[in-house]
Amino acid sequence: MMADAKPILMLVEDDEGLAKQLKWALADAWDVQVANDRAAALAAARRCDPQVVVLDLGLPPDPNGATEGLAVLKDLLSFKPWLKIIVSSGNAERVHALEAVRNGAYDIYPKPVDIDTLRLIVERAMQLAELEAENRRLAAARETGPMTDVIAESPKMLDVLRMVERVAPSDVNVLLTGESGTGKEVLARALHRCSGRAKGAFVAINCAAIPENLLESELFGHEKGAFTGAVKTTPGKIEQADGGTLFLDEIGDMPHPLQVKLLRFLQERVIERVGGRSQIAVNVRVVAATNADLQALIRDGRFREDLYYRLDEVGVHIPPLRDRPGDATLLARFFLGRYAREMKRPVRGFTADAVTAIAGYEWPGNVRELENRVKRALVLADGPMIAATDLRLEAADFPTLRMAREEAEMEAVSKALCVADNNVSAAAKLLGVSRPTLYDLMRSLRLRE
Ligand SMILES: Nc1ncnc2c1ncn2[C@@H]1O[C@H](COP(=O)(O)OP(=O)(O)OP(=O)(O)O)[C@@H](O)[C@H]1O
Repeated sequence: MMADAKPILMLVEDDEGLAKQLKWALADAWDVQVANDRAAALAAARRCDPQVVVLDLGLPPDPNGATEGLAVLKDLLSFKPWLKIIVSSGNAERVHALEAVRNGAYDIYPKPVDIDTLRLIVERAMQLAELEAENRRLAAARETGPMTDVIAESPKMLDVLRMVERVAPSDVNVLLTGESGTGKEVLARALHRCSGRAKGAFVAINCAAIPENLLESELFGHEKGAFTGAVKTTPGKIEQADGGTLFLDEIGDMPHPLQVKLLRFLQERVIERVGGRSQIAVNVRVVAATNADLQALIRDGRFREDLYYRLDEVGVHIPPLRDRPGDATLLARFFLGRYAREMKRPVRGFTADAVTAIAGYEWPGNVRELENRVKRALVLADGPMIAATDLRLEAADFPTLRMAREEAEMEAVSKALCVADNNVSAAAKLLGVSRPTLYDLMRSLRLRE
């Protein structure tokens, strides 16, 4: 589809007058294609590839029943299972509409037609169709493409991947933020592979790991004799990344004088090696990452605001693993597969308690912690399955339902007692329980002896 082409809406409607009226009313938003019967509907679906179909269930030769409409539904879904089909039916045919939903229709809209309602339903279906199509493209690309080794299924992380794919082709500098171990470097590498610089080098440097006095020459290189020990001219990381991507990890730890030098490079795109006199033009795309609060560092005068804006042309925040439902178990299975193979361990999977523990644990060390725990568990496990204890994730490490309930009860009881000025009868009334029940509860919550 061309970027500015309208999404395609197909109407399957045998009442030509109604079809014309609908087409006229909806054509401002969508490219509306009309089919009057089953054969025309199938032909049009193959020809114009609609995202959404509005299907009248009462089609000839069964205009008063739904057999033909249901057959069209089945045919369409058999070759386009993700198609969003909205079935229209009068009140009398409600059972048919429900049958259609059971058979995969996306929604129902009641006849007689109300254009505004129909428009809303179609709009929502279009949005969903577009989102699903993007996810499919992403998933397909990820199976073989540059995102293959980025494992994720949570909506938040899929948003992040979409964002990375979107910004990759341009040359803007990207700032990746997120807690330690969330996958910032993994994403920086994926961004590089998705970009036009994929054939160039990806050069990473951890600004926190290199002593301050060496960092300048690591980044900018040095000329022979520039300082004691500089026995030969050595290009720095920036030069090594020429034509590719420079990944500056832990950018918040970059010393102030180097921030000035880096900013100058970002503005002028030339470097001078330490001890050198000539200016060398370098073409790199910079991706920086930090788990620090750069805004706070700026307020404290420890990070330059102008440098921040240069690096943060596009900011991408990577959520912590605890906020990515589904990702922890998916990643755990991925690591298990990878390391069981590598370490030649005959371990097949996780026990049910391990899966529950993985999903419920907070993962303060994020993906790195998960990876390490799985690796260690593979060494420790003596059967074919990894249990919660092998992962060192015993019950105490994650909230059980009982703990969650106790916490909620504690909050409600404390609040009620506070509002009731510690009068137990009044608090019990507020909570909708009897006085003795509240006393028991307070005893079990250790709020009284
Ligand atoms: N989505 C992911 N899919 C597969 N592996 C991942 C993913 N995210 C992280 N990892 C793995 O977890 C580990 C930590 O990831 P990474 O080094 O990218 O985190 P980081 O955010 O850069 O950490 P730090 O801030 O400490 O530098 C790496 O071994 C990486 O391969």
